[in-house]
Amino acid sequence: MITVEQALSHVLALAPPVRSEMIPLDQAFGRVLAEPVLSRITQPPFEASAMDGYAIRDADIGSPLAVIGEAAAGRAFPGKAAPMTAVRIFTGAPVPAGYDRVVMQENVSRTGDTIIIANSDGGSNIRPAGDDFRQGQPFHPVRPLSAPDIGLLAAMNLPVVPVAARPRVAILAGGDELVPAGTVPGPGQIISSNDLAIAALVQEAGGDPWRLPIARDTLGSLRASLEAACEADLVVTIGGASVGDHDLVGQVADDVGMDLSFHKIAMRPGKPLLAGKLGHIPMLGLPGNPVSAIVCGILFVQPLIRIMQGLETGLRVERARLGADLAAEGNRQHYLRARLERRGDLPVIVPFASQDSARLSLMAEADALLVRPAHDPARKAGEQVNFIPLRG
Ligand SMILES: Nc1nc2c(c(=O)[nH]1)N[C@H]1C(S)=C(S)[C@@H](COP(=O)(O)OP(=O)(O)OC[C@H]3O[C@@H](n4cnc5c(N)ncnc54)[C@H](O)[C@@H]3O)O[C@H]1N2
Ligand code: MOO
Repeated sequence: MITVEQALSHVLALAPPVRSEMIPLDQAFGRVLAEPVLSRITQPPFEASAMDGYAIRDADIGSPLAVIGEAAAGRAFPGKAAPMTAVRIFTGAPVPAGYDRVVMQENVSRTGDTIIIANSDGGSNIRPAGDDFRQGQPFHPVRPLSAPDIGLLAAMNLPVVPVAARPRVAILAGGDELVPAGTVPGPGQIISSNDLAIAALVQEAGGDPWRLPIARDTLGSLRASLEAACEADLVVTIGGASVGDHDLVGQVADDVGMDLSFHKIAMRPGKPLLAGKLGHIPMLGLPGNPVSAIVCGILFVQPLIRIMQGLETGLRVERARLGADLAAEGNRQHYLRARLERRGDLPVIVPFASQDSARLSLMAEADALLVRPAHDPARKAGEQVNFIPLRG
């Protein structure tokens, strides 16, 4: 069995090059720029007033000044500065050439068309041209575009942007016992939950989930589904990854010519994970136990989807103090479902008493996955450990 770290680097190596597409900016929130974009304009495009007040020359401070005109946002003053004059000006207006500062109107007394400056402290109140960004300035954040990013791209006058295509992810749950949510399960049947949970993880990572009909535990059914799934950018199967007589995913993937990267990891839960390539399409075979499927979704499927968009993996490991004693670990890296309590210098992490990989209710309740390396010795409450946060 390979380690989790080795498995992750194999999985990430399956990523095809980022595919890009042009989309309107109003659809780009949460998408990832596929290449640097260059601002089409300079902002501010001119020296702009930061206040409502009067544009004046520094040399004239202390004297009464004649107000000779007005500059408003979108309406420049057509003339030029002259000694002993001022121009009435508003926030965002171009500052007429020759004036050195804008004095806030609160600091000026005006009688008719004459002003006297009561207080000229407080800076020039002029934003230099290009103070924010310049024409040709590159912008390439490696993150899903945020609201401020969208605003900046709009200000750069880029109404259409190149983004990484959302990876289309085929999700193929298989098992004779499975029926879709919303149906009444017959004897021996259970509701298929993994496909919906994995679809949500795919969405969260920026992918476009495509759930196929549930496959049956026969070579024919699985093969037909797998072949259909190859329309996608990434194929994720769920269940049938282990060694039982009805666990056929490995065999069918082999039959359709998968180039196997690995099958089985020293990891708990998630041991039977398999990965490879179907032609040029990456494929991950997740174990069927609901917690195992979700943990593998977080540790492998989401990072791969992010890499396929040019992002980092998004995996974050943080430190916490143990809230309970723990026995020594076995030969697999263990991801324990746990509750976090925020107190003191570090959060306190308390793993649930049951770590059964079928207990979806505990996975849903978990704030974190406590990460214990294979062969980790027994630990005492208060010792520091690593965890992966599951919220925010
Ligand atoms: N002899 C061995 N048996 C098992 C081993 C092993 O090493 N030797 N590994 C165990 C581990 S660890 C896991 S994890 C499971 C994984 O098995 P499969 O990937 O083959 O999954 P299935 O057998 O198809 O299903 C397991 C379990 O999960 C339920 N399931 C499956 N799909 C769904 C779904 N879409 N939604 C909800 N629940 C699902 C299924 O009904 C089973 O209860 O193997 C162990 N066995
Ligand atoms: O790895 Mo299984 O995923 O232990 O339940």
